[in-house]
Amino acid sequence: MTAVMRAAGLGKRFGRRWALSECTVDIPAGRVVGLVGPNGAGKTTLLRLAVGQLQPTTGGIEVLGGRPAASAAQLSRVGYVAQSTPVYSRLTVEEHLMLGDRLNPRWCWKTARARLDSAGLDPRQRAGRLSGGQRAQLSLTLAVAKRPDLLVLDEPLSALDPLVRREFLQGLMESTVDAGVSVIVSSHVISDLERICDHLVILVASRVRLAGGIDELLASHRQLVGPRRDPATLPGAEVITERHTERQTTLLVRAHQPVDPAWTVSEVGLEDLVLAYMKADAANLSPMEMAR
Ligand SMILES: Nc1ncnc2c1ncn2[C@@H]1O[C@H](COP(=O)(O)OP(=O)(O)OP(=O)(O)O)[C@@H](O)[C@H]1O
Repeated sequence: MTAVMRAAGLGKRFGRRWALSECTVDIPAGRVVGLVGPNGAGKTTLLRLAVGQLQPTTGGIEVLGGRPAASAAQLSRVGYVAQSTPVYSRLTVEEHLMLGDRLNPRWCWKTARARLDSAGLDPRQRAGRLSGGQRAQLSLTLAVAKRPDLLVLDEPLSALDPLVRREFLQGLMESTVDAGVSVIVSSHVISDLERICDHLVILVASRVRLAGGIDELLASHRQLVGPRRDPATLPGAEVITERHTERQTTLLVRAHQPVDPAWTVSEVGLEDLVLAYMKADAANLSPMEMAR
């Protein structure tokens, strides 16, 4: 497997708090990867380590086969849109594009112009006067027009209106399919990720809780409903969440072998899967761990 990102024992500590711990994950190239997890789980920290804005406290991370931001060539291969979508407020939209052209050897004016047009951005407008959504559009345009091999997007969609969001996701899918760009995108909106991602990483409380191809993950998880019983006796399956009424037990499990047909078995959707892992960890962590 060619990995676009490879982290081994990666950790980042700010003061006494670990924002990311023991993160070991391989992300295959050519995929659109959704990064999900609760607020404060460490998603932004992982992405900032991947683009070289932060240095690891422990372990290591490789992106596109090299150390993040180790050279100009490496920088030019990674497009990054930070959560805050920073822009230079005194420069115009056009001046941002000119800067993009100067700084990026593979800059594509055609892509930049097409995105500006579809976003309805006036090239003469100062960036400081743009709305939050327009600023996000400008940041995304700059990241896409540099034609990176890897696009890293930290919650890029939250400021966009629903129509623009759909168009952006569509464009993102087309550019990944056409140009073979790998994408890592963090978001809280699972339905958006469901539309474009084929790979998922769930981070909870600074650790990778689950990672893999979405089809494969959905195929291995099931909801089981049956008469109330002790889930500890369930062979060949890892119980992720359990719910009991007086008479009935409902489990979400990761099954490693066919499940006992005595259970009523149903498939799970991506949202159920993500929520189950987030809920399971919230329930299992002690208050000390949660505060860590
Ligand atoms: N520069 C920093 N200094 C100190 N603590 C930080 C810093 N950056 C992040 N943290 C802490 O690290 C933890 C992880 O933060 P991070 O921003 O990576 O989470 P996140 O998963 O992206 O959250 P959200 O979904 O809310 O954006 C949090 O507890 C946060 O307070």
